[in-house]
Order: sequence, then C-alpha cells, then structure tokens
Amino acid sequence: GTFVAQTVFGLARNYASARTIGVPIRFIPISPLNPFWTLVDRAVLSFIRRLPGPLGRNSFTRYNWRGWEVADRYRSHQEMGDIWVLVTPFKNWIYLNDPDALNSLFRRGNDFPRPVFVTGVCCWLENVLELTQDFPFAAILDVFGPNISTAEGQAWKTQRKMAMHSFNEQNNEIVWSESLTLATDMQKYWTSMPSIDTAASDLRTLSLHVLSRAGFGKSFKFESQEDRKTQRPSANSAANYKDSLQTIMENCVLILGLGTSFIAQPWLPKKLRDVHAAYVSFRAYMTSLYEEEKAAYAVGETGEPNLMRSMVRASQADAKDGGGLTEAEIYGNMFVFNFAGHDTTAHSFTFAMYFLAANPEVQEWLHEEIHRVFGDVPVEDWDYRANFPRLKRCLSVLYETIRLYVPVPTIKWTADKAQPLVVGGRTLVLPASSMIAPSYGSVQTDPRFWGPNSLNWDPSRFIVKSAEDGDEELRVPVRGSFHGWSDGARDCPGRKFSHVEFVATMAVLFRSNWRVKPAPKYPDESPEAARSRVLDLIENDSGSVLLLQMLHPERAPLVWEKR
Ligand code: HEM
Repeated sequence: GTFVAQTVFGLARNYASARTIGVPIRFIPISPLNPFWTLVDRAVLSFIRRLPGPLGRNSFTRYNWRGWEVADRYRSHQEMGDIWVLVTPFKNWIYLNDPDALNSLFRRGNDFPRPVFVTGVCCWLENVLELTQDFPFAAILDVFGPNISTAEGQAWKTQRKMAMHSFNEQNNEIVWSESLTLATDMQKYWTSMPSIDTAASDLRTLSLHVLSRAGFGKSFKFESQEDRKTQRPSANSAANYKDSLQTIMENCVLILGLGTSFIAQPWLPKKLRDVHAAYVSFRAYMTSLYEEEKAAYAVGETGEPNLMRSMVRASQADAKDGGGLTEAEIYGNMFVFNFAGHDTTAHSFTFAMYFLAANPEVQEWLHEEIHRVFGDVPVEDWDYRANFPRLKRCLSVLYETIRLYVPVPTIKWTADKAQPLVVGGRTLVLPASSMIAPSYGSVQTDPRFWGPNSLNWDPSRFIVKSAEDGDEELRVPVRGSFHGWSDGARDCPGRKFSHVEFVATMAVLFRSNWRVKPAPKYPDESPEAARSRVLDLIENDSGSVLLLQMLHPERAPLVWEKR
C-alpha cells in the first residue's frame, strides 16, 4: 500500500515539475534506481512484451530497464527532439542530445555537479541509494578512505590536484613499457592455444597488472587462467596484494553494499569472510607501502614514479604548508584509481578485440601503421615519447569502440537549484533535483554528427590527413558529440593512461603476422557467417553489470593464426 502511494505521489510530484520545462515527457512506473527491479527487469519485460498491442509496447517496456539507452541509440531523440524527460517515481531524468547544450553541461561543473550519491563508477551504488535513503552516501565508496570520486567542494579540489599531479607523463611511460611486456606474454599464450575462450579475463589480468605497476610500482608477469589455477597461494605480500585486489574487484558489490564491518562477522559464509580477508590484506599492503614511501621521502630517496609514490610525495611536501592529502585520503584514492581504472579498460579492450576479430581488414590497417612506425625495431626498444603519438590508428580503435559502447555512463544533476540551459537555441529552466543523462548512446551515434553509417564500427572515421604534412591525425569530433571519458572539470584523469595501455597492447598484437578470427561454430561455417555471429553477440548480448560489458564473450572463442 505504502509503495503504491509513494509511487503515485512521486510520479505526480515529478510530472508537475517536468511540465515546467516544456519538452516531451514519458513515464515509467518503477525507478531505474530500484535494486529489486534491476535484478528482474529484463525477464519481466520480455514477458510483458508478448502482450498484444499497446499492452506489450509502451514506455514501460521501452524505458524501464537498465541499458535501454544503448539499445535505443538515437531513436527516442529522433522522435522527441534533443531533450525530453523521463518521469519516474523517484527522480526526473532529463535526456539530452544537443552537443552545444552537452558542452555547456560539462563546462558548468558547479551548476551541474556529479550526483556523488550515484557515483558514475558504480551504477550499483544507485541501488544502494534507494535501499537506504538515509545512508551517508559519500561513505559508500569510501571503503578505504575519502577519495576523488566521492568528494565535493574544496576537498575534491585538493584531491583532484594531487591526482592530476600523479597521472603524469613519467607515469604514462611506465604504463607503456609494462603494457608492452604484458601484451607480449599474453600474445605468446594466445598464439600457443588452438582457440581462446578467455580473452575477456586475460585482458582483465593485463589491465590489473598494468595498474599494479603504474599504481604501486609492483610488477607481475602475465598469467593465464590455467596458470592461476595451478599456483599455490603465495606467502609473498606483493602477490597477495594482487590476489586481494582481484577479490575486492570481483566482489565490490558485496563490499560496498554490505559494508566492511558486516562482512567480518564470523558466522557468515566462507566466501564473505574471504572477501573480508582480502580487504584486510589489501589495506595492510597499502599501509606498508605508504610507510615505506614516507620513510624514503624523509631520507630524500627517489625512484621510479608511480601513482602512490607521487601522491605520498606531493602530500608530504604540501603537508608543510597545511595542504596535502591525509593518509586515509591516499588509501581512498588508490582504491578508487584501481576501481575506476580496471574494469573500464578491460571491458573496452574486450569489445575492441571482438570487433577486430570480426573485421580482418582493420587488423591489416593497424598492421600497416605499426609497421610504418616501428619497421624492424624490437619491442624492447619501442619508445613511448617518440612512438606513442604516431600510433593514431591504434588509438582510433579505442575511440570507435567507446563511441558505440561507453563503459561508464556519466550522470549530472541540478542539485538544490533550478538551472537555465540553452538547448537548440531555446533557454530552458531545468528544475532543482533533476537528473541529467547525457544521451551518450544517442549523441555518439546520431547520423547528424557521425554520418549515415553511424551505427557501424569503423575506426577510420576517427582518422584525418593533416593538411600540413599529410600525416594521419585523430579527427576531433563535432564539439560535444563525444564524451567517452566525460568532459570538463570532472572528466577522467585516467584518460591518457587508458590510451597508452590500449595503444601499446594493439601495437604488440598486430605488429606480428598473427591475426585473430572467430573460431568456427561448426565445421563448415563460412568466415562471413562467423563474423556476423560475433557482431551479433556484441550487439545483442551486451549489458550493464557493474559497467557496460559483453555478457558472454566466452561463447565466441577466438583463434589466432599466421597470415
Ligand atoms: C577506457 C578506459 C576508461 C574510460 C572509458 C573511463 C571513463 C571515465 C568517465 C566517463 C568518468 C567520469 C564518470 C562520471 O562523471 O560519473 C571517469 C572518471 C574517473 N576515472 Fe576513468 N575511465 C577509463 C580509465 C581510467 C583509468 C585507467 C583510471 C585510473 C588509473 C581512471 C580513473 C578515473 C577516476 C579517478 C575518475 C573520477 C574523477 C573525478 O571524480 O574527479 N579511469 N572515467
């Protein structure tokens, strides 16, 4: 009874507010932030869609499930224009597809802050939000300490400054060399197997190992899933760090949802206690690194830079004049860097790998560029500063993949004040407490900005020839029409980190004469049939878990063979 009353009251209140904007409106009866609904939405709606006529085809079946934005692409905006409102019982969601308006939304960071209670890095937190509305939201991602992702105001400014200081070119150089080494070993493993159904988890390993080196200065060799299964748990603290981080990442929903003190209870199932043990061990490891770093700083030691080291050093230097990060903030940020930098990269890499397997001509196109840049120079001598900027085609593959499959949906809101926004030349007033969803699924595929083949995966759309010297350059998209790493003051500080990691990996994989293709599903499946099967898997079997990802990449094993 209360639920129905709350729903009706919420919808009426939000409808009244939405009408004041003067744009098209659609309704859904269940908040997209409702945790129980997101567990069953697809199943329930696939049943309701079978009902005849409007009973089976309406806003409820179209918009009331997680991930509809990617499936819908630009259709809703074509029907309703560049701005419309989805009224839900909890909040109004304003969908925006006008590049100028989007640009202004991102630039006006103070007017349109990130709703930190929904933190973009973890959609599941939205769910926690509705479950416990009185919960101190910012504390949820603060498992290890306050951090850049949950901070606001002055605290965020200090943390952002420190973060930007740490994500520097020296660090990118480490990302480069570590990615080269790991990708070389990954390729050795891939090409030694008749077929690979573990590409997604192997790419995840690669991304985690790059983070551990560039984040903490700890290097680990690439290991396949089999390697991992046969290894005994090591007493070595560095190996433990990696295992505990992996456990934390794989179970972050549990940790964030239940809280670290709860999962410590001795009567809980072993799995939860293991997760807690991983949390304790990760914390202990960070504490020891922190102490090491502080001691080294005190005696003036220097060494290879990494994110942790840079943060500790900058904080110690600033501590003298009262600025700097606290110890807890350093832990918090290290965790968030790992959290924000791991699956984002790994999922984008997986999408890209499957797109490449389905597009052999793009592999040739990459090979051509890589060959032009490196000639016969061995990988050990590849130079970040000289070579990375020239690998434009390799980078275009990442842009094109993220254009179609944005792993992290950015959301802004108007907080406690109504805000004017010019949309299509009209000044609209967006009421306080409105969520604003840049329609990334739409603006990044709208034929107005991307041409008639906007739904095809074609990295070459990101390449132009420079007018001056005829060299290839990355095309700058129509302003405001691409925001895969977000934009403005709160954009992704790990953007270049992910570029470097991706480009280095591509360069290693496609430098050689090895090419990747889908393994045939039955003996006489034609290569064309296999490719369209893979494209179909990408399009129809992707969805939001923590982030947008391919749900079952293992269903299409890949084969590496010599050309
Ligand atoms: C392909 C890879 C990546 C993509 C597509 C991506 C995308 C994004 C996006 C869209 C945001 C803004 C989220 C929001 O507004 O809610 C963001 C924030 C963030 N990202 Fe990334 N990211 C990637 C890789 C990385 C890496 C490798 C790191 C670190 C090593 C990283 C660290 C962060 C952090 C710390 C924030 C929060 C910034 C703040 O609140 O000021 N990201 N990322």
